[in-house]
Amino acid sequence: MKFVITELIWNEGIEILKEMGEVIYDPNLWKKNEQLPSLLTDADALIVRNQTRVTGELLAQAPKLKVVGRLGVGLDNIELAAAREAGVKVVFARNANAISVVEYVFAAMFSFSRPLEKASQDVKQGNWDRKLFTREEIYGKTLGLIGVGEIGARLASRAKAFGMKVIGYDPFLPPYELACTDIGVNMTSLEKVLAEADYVSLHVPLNDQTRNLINRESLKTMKKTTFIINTARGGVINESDLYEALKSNIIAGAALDVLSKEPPEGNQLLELDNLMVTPHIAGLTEEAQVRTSELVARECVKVLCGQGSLCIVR
Ligand SMILES: NC(=O)c1ccc[n+]([C@@H]2O[C@H](COP(=O)([O-])OP(=O)(O)OC[C@H]3O[C@@H](n4cnc5c(N)ncnc54)[C@H](O)[C@@H]3O)[C@@H](O)[C@H]2O)c1
Ligand SMILES: O=C(O)CC[C@@H](O)C(=O)O
Repeated sequence: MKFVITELIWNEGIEILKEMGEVIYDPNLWKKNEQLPSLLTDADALIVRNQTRVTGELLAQAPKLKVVGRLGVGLDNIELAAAREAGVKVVFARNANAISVVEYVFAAMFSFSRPLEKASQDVKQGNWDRKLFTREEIYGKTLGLIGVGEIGARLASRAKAFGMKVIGYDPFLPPYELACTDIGVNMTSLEKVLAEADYVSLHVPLNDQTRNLINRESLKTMKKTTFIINTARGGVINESDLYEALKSNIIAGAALDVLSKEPPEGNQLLELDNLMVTPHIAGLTEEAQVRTSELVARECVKVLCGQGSLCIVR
């Protein structure tokens, strides 16, 4: 078996693959458009993160390919219809980084509500301003979830433990899959989530329905005190509309782990004081990456061995 890996993977995953065959691994291969096709001519599996564009054109250059492994959850960089047409299965790291994303969302909420780093810097600069850093508890506040899947559900149960009220919008949730009321999420409309939440957190895939879901009109319906947190995909928020809303204090602040263009180029949002931004790290913890690398390696092998996998994209 030949495995081609174009982006960062942890050793635990590589070890599994090496036992099964040849492993070609270069974390920067996704940038090397001239090299990739020739490596794929006799590859059985292609393993990627979120930067390799897995297009129909690329798949056409990989006649032996049977499986694409996605070291993560978001599938917006993979042309699923083209993979289906080419008979190539796609497996992903179902739920492997969800807890890390949840903890990131708490870090973001606490950065707004208890800004330890800013306060610490202020003291180190010789100040002792206790009033300046008086904020609000998250206890009793409303967390609004847009998308209540693997991440949203885990975030909800932990937010309840902090005494938050949790409301959610997810029109595609199969009722047998997750009883949201059991985990304390009051499911409601998108309009209500936006109007009532003190913290809005996005957990939807990027697709034609969710692109620009948060835009000038929806931002206007939010409270002036609301913070929005985006760990989903940059395209879910219209960035120029968010820029205007933050600049004119239509909402209080935003934390973005994802941007429409990564790394950013000339993105005005980065100039704003009420914006926190991180380089797509919500799912990047040691634990999540070991789980992800092992899971995707194992599931690719299962597909190549003709066994079933619960991580195949349907
Ligand atoms: N920043 C990171 O490091 C990071 C890590 C993991 C996942 N993600 C992103 O988070 C997304 C969600 O991950 P997940 O594991 O919770 O996925 P998931 O598939 O378990 O959950 C997504 C939920 O969104 C719902 N949904 C789909 N379209 C919707 C719409 N138009 N409106 C409202 N809800 C809608 C689905 O019904 C589903 O319940 C991923 O697609 C990925 O893009 C980012
Ligand atoms: O591939 C990555 O590193 C990003 C991970 C994350 O956005 C995901 O969709 O799982």
